[in-house]
Amino acid sequence: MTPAARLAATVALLSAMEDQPRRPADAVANEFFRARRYIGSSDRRAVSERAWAVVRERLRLDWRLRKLGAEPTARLLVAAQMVLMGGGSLQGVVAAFSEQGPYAEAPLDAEERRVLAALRPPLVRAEMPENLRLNLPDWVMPGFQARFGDALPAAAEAMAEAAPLDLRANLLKTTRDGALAALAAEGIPATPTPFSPWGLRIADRRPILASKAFRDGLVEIQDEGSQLIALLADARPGMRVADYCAGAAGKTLAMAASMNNRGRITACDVSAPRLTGAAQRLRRAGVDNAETHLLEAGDRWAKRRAAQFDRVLVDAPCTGTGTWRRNPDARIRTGEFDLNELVTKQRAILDRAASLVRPGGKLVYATCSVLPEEDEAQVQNLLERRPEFRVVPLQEAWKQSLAALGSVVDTAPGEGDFMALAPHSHGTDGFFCAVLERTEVAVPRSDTTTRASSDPAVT
Ligand SMILES: C[S@@+](CC[C@H](N)C(=O)[O-])C[C@H]1O[C@@H](n2cnc3c(N)ncnc32)[C@H](O)[C@@H]1O
Repeated sequence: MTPAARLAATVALLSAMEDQPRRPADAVANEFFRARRYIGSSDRRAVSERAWAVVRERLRLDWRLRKLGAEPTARLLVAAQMVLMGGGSLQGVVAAFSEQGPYAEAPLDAEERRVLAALRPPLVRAEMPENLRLNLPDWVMPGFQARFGDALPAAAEAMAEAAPLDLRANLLKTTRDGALAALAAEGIPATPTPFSPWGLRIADRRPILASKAFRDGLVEIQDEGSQLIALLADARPGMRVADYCAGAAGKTLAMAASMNNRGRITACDVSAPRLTGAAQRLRRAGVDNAETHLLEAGDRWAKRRAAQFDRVLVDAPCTGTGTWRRNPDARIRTGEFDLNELVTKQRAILDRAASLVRPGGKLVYATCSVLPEEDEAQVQNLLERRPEFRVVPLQEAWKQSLAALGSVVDTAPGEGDFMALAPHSHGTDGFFCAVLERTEVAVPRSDTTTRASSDPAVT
């Protein structure tokens, strides 16, 4: 590709992302490149790098451009990124846009040049609002302040860094040491993760999907924080387990391994495509104690299984504010409206899932959000509605889970009632996890059973 064509492709990719603000940017990028197979791998890398650099800094680039009275078009965003972050001079950027060719952007017009001429690095300015200095959308500020307090700047900085690649050794096929050795034999150095007894960390990006260890099902890609949630679910051999929001079965896989393939897991979700993907992953990993169930409006599945499960995991749909290292576009894709909608949905899902837990069983509630409204507040509200549940404090839940595994890792990732992970404090994505135990023998109340299609728990 000529430099002009690369620039044009970058603007086109960013426009595609901007035109589909509700879709994850990586899905848009994959589709973009699939439709342009003529773009070779090095051009693809260059185009992606610049587009993602804009996405990561979209909030602040936006502010800088609007301050100058400019609408942040894809062209201007790319050009501003080059001026403010790419080390490009104004003349160089103007020249890049002036190159001719069959696949070239139109030259910058007078207004665009005026705006770019007024931009001075660095990108971050003292007069920016605090949330932008921290590269955070304004609607998360109360929740982030409540969660992190004085550590907010460190937390925000760590959320902007690249995430490592975490793997989980599949104990149905190997041990953690066995997985380490298999990866090392392929020239992929990994180190054990500090908390998860199954975890391996790879510092730099490696083509893991193409490795033999991955293809043979010895390892799964899974952030250490996700592994810890599956660990706290404390699923043991012979148990009956529901993974109520199973998605692509990341945690089902981990629980199947801790159950040594004995007992039964039902992986539920409202998304048929996700459950199809889940079934494929379960086969590859050698899991044969799990089935999938598609939750549909009017479905009596949950009602028929009231109080039957030893473990119910709710890995709830959430704003994903803990995953911004991996999904930087989610900062701009998600808003306060989504938060309010999700809080309502989480509450309904929790009610439904709680009714499945047998007396003496555990309900494990998790999100990949760091916002207290989606986390502690949901648990407190559930406890008010369902007093038969009690919180199992983190240290206690941790010991119970590890004792069942016969594992020697004894440092729990935190104190207090709940597990609250974050990149700056634990090196994981941001996660929340609460373990609740159902204490009494009474049958669950009827208002938590399956309702008709207007029920937000199945929407
Ligand atoms: C955080 S993701 C789950 C990720 C998955 N547990 C994993 O580890 O790979 C949340 C999932 O909840 C599902 N979901 C959304 N609404 C739901 C509902 N009402 N009942 C059950 N699952 C729901 C979504 O389809 C999504 O797959």
